[in-house]
Amino acid sequence: MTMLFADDERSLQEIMKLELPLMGHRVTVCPDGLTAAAALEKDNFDCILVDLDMPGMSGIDVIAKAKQLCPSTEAIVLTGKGTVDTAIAALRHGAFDYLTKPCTMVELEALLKRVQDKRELTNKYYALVHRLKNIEGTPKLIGDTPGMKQVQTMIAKVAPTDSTVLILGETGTGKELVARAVHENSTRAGKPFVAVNCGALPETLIESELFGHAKGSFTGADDHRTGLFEVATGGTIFLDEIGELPKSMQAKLLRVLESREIRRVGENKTVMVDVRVVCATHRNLEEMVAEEEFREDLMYRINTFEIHLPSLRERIDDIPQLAGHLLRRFRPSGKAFDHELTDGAVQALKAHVWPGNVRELANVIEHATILCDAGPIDTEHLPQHFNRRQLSGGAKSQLGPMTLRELEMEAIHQSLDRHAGNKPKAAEELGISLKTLYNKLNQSSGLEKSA
Ligand SMILES: Nc1ncnc2c1ncn2[C@@H]1O[C@H](COP(=O)(O)OP(=O)(O)OP(=O)(O)O)[C@@H](O)[C@H]1O
Repeated sequence: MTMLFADDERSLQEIMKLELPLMGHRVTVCPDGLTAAAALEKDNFDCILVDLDMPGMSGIDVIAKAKQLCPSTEAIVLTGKGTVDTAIAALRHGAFDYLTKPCTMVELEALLKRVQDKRELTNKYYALVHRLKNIEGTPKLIGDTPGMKQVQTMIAKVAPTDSTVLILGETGTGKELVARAVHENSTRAGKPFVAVNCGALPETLIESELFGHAKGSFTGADDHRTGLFEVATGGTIFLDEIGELPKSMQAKLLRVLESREIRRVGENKTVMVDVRVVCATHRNLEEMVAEEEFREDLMYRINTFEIHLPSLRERIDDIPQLAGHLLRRFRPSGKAFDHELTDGAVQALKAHVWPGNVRELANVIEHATILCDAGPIDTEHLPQHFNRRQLSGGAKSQLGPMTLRELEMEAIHQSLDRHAGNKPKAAEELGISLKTLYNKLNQSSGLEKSA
């Protein structure tokens, strides 16, 4: 790290000049606070190590100056035995930690290693946020139709409160995006947003994923694990596909929502958590309650404020704007087209039923951006099955013979249309498992992408 050391003790100055480079750091040594402040004006430092009691300018003032000039600079305070209270005050001013003099080089090295680990984690975090932004685009909720305007109004009203929110809508309508918007517009915005897909976690692991576990609490629990509720402390946890939560976990979740306390698997004590809960499902929870698949008390606990997301076919007038937004996501550095889509392409997109909603539109636009070198996107750039489905009923005979695979995909898409994109229902109707349905859909999008 690039370090600044400030202390008026000459012997310490000499030691640090020698020892810090031996630990792999570059160091600027200053004899007092004012010299340190001048050095801070000139250069950026990863970490500063300052004595509290220096002539001219105190260590606390040096830390304040460093934080003001470069908030990511970490500070460590060196203090005599009698001034621990002042060291604690320095922690309140944003210092990372303090060392009591005399300290050993081993102690100092261990502390600097912790600072370095924190910096590396912070860098990794920013790199991931950057990568996620590139993949997902700026999380902006596009749509001007009345249905989407109402969604925006609901978000604006509920976000600043701490209420639990239930987001309802078909698959791919943007439920996670709405959950993020609720978080971003709340006072918790600077804190973590943790999304959990309750349907994707194996039943045996859900509890430890959500609440954490103690080392050795079950076979395979080789280490202590912090649960996602704790990871989200101060922020928001988004429980996606809440309808898929097994009944045993529904009871435990209800207890957490009511008491705001969690108990890690294998531990007896409880831990308070300050987390806002946002849930989402594409399923009808009332029907699930009637069929005893979902606890009624949990439903009433989470549905205090519901946001219903319209399907894409209920807001087809948003399609051109959404398509333009998605086009820029897939071509961030490409030249903007004058007309992003031809009238024919817009018509074809508007005529489609969109069982997979905006996610399906995103796939279609990604496909089109691969085929279309220069704008605008026309019908010929849309996926084959998509074009074929525009020709309904009797027109199919004009297509000529279809392969078995194409016939199969046609049956799948028709079933998805009939069930408004509900994949479990389509799989049941087609007599295949949900996993097989996903495999066939993935194979088909893979084939289209390579076509
Ligand atoms: N209104 C919107 N504006 C911009 N992009 C959107 C909008 N709605 C959805 N998307 C995009 O569509 C994709 C699917 O959205 P998201 O994952 O939020 O849907 P979902 O309803 O949570 O899906 P699932 O039920 O399958 O979990 C994402 O890439 C998202 O960015």
